[in-house]
Amino acid sequence: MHSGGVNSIVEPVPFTFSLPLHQGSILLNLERDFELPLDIIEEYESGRLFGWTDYSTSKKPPRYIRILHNAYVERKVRKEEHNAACHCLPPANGVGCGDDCLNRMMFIECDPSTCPCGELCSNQRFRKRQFVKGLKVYLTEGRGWGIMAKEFIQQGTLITEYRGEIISDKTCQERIRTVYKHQKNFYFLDYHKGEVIDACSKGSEARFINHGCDPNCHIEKWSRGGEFHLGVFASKDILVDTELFYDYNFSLFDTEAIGQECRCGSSNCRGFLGKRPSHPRK
Ligand SMILES: C[S@@+](CC[C@H](N)C(=O)[O-])C[C@H]1O[C@@H](n2cnc3c(N)ncnc32)[C@H](O)[C@@H]1O
Repeated sequence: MHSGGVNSIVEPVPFTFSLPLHQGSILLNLERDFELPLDIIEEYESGRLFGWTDYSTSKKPPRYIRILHNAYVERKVRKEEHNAACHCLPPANGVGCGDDCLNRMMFIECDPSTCPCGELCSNQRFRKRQFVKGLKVYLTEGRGWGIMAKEFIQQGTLITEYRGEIISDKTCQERIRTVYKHQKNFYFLDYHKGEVIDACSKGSEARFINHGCDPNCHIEKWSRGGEFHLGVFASKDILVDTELFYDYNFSLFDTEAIGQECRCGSSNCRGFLGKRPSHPRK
């Protein structure tokens, strides 16, 4: 088991919002109330907003733009023409579309407009954003920032979605050669057929999950409405204050990150990240 060497005590901080003056006058003129952007509300309600500052070290995790949907940089979002409806029967009580749901078995999320179980369908986790709320970004020992469970997570649970910019392999390689030339950390995940999720500047908290050789999580690719959603799922029961890891070997886009020294700390550690490097790195 990996337990995160917790070195931070994070206290809730007083939380205030201030609005730029010109924004205030625009709202006054329109007679509209000020509303926080959705992503800030989600962060605030889940308590995660308070977890960003590590007062014991006065360091903050690297900044990035938190997005609620993948950003398709080089093409339009694909829309599915025909949504495959499953053959589940609406349950008399409880929820529908369990383990025997045809869609679920094929890693397809049911569509609310066609699913026979309607609102009782339990196979719409990405759409309904049924993610784990109790996650914290923390400074690990030797792996940079990582994610720790602040609540018990049962095996099979969808923890979070790996989001970012969807770009082609070619653009990714180009970014690696140019904008990310001096980067130490890589935030890429294979998306689908020649495309990559780049979470370097935009993404979700999943970007902070480190590689582990004996992981407690894995990535699953689910299809919904014409596009894919990459979810981080619990491969086993995960106790509170345990760091989350998945094995980059299966999902890391093939970059220079391969061959980075691994410091996951597990007894079966392979010693490097991703695939074995074909030539020794400097
Ligand atoms: C997707 S990022 C993970 C978050 C990152 N630790 C951070 O501070 O932002 C992947 C990078 O984290 C570091 N990393 C991830 N797993 C590691 C491990 N097991 N040992 C050492 N470094 C690791 C590597 O620099 C890798 O390129």
